[in-house]
Amino acid sequence: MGRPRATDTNTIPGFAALSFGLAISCCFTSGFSFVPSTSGGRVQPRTAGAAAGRHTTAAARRALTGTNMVATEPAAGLLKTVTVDLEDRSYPIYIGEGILDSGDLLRRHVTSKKALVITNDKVGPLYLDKTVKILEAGGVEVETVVLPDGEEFKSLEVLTKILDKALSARLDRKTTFVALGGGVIGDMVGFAAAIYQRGVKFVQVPTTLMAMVDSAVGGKTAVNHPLGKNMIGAFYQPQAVLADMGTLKSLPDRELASGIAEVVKYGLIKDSEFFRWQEGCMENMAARDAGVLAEAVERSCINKANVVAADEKEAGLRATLNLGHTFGHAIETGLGYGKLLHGEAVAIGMHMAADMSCRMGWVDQELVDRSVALMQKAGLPVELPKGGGMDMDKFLNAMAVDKKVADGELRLILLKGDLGGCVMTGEFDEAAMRATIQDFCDRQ
Ligand SMILES: NC(=O)c1ccc[n+]([C@@H]2O[C@H](COP(=O)([O-])OP(=O)(O)OC[C@H]3O[C@@H](n4cnc5c(N)ncnc54)[C@H](O)[C@@H]3O)[C@@H](O)[C@H]2O)c1
Ligand SMILES: O=C(O)C(=O)C[C@@H](O)[C@H](O)[C@H](O)COP(=O)(O)O
Ligand SMILES: [Zn+2]
Repeated sequence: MGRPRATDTNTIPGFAALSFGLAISCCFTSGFSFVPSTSGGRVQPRTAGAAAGRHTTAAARRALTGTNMVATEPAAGLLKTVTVDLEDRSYPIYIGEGILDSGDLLRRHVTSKKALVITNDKVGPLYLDKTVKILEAGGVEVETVVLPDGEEFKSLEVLTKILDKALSARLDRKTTFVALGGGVIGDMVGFAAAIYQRGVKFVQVPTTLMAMVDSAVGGKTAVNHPLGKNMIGAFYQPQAVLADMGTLKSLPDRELASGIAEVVKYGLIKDSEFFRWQEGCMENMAARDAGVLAEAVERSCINKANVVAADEKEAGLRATLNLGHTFGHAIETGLGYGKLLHGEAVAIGMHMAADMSCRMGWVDQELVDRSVALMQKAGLPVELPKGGGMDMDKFLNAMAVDKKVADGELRLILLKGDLGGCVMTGEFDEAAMRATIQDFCDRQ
């Protein structure tokens, strides 16, 4: 585990050749690293057209609009659009209050005669009727599936219910699947869309902060396996992401905080200015200040869209979005799915990654302390839960099947240098990793 390998350094494509001028550079001496970006490629589009104009290639615009024209018609309440630029698979992320209610955007991206809307038994009573009516008003014939709510139901077995419904309703390959819910629904529906009749279109309607800032964007779709998180899945991009900020009003505080963990992540891995901004307004974010939340969603989406556009299938750079996840996924698997929320496990995992980086002298203790303070302000845990029973073996067994393991070698995302700098590397001090795990286990 963690032994140095020469191939580590030369298997990463040249991310410096990014077409949209990201302030990212690569270092090929130890895995690879980011030089922190001061802006994170941030723009402040006010309409769909403005966003597409700033971010989108002609090919991407054709994919979005069917023409070379920029989509300029703003729907009611539309505030921001961020584009994920993937040539003919490009798509918009709409961020705004009430954009689901207005109906225009959903109908714009469900162009099929039939749609299958999939949600769960918590989100369904809140937003399913509205979603179905919007589609029906546009002449779409709608079928629905309501899955049980919870991370423990993010499984192949439960996903089969989506396929069963699609087949029994004789839905053909032109059908659009609509994922209405948080990351669990989004990941499952995306995977179902990827495999149903070898692929149907799908639209993400994220209703949690976690899904708006992270899971609905970028096309990672999956279900869990008892031996590991997200182990069965596919890269499969949606047609569009509709983040209606109004849906967050019904989201419990603990779930909001869970989403904030991934917001903090973007600051730590690549956007120091975003991190500092969060330090100044985290109380307001946690208190649901609408402006602060909308800006957090927009800046997170821009950060993620830029990474995904540069490395859609995680050849290298995209792995940095996994900061804290090797430890975090081990915690989720080790404790049992659903005991901790994903963002809570990631927060503890990011603390562990920062702690380990500091032990190796790669970052100062001050950066560890600032990260912990920021996550605590958001209401996130930064230590393993008392009595959870995590131990060294549980960590090492789960980490051994992490998706970043290459030819048997564990690679970790660790912080390095100034705020906003990180590396993916197998060249770490295994003793430091074990010391971090042991200390965290001892304190639980
Ligand atoms: N694909 C990716 O890139 C990616 C990124 C991050 C996380 N994930 C995955 O996403 C999942 C976590 O997502 P999540 O945090 O959204 O969890 P979740 O989907 O379980 O939603 C959290 C809880 O909030 C409820 N809920 C959803 N929207 C609500 C609303 N508007 N009002 C009230 N309740 C609402 C849900 O029913 C659930 O009980 C994990 O499985 C994680 O692995 C994937
Ligand atoms: O989009 C990505 O890439 C990420 O790593 C985002 C993570 O926040 C997310 O939890 C993702 O599902 C983890 O991916 P995995 O490949 O480690 O399962
Ligand atoms: Zn995550």
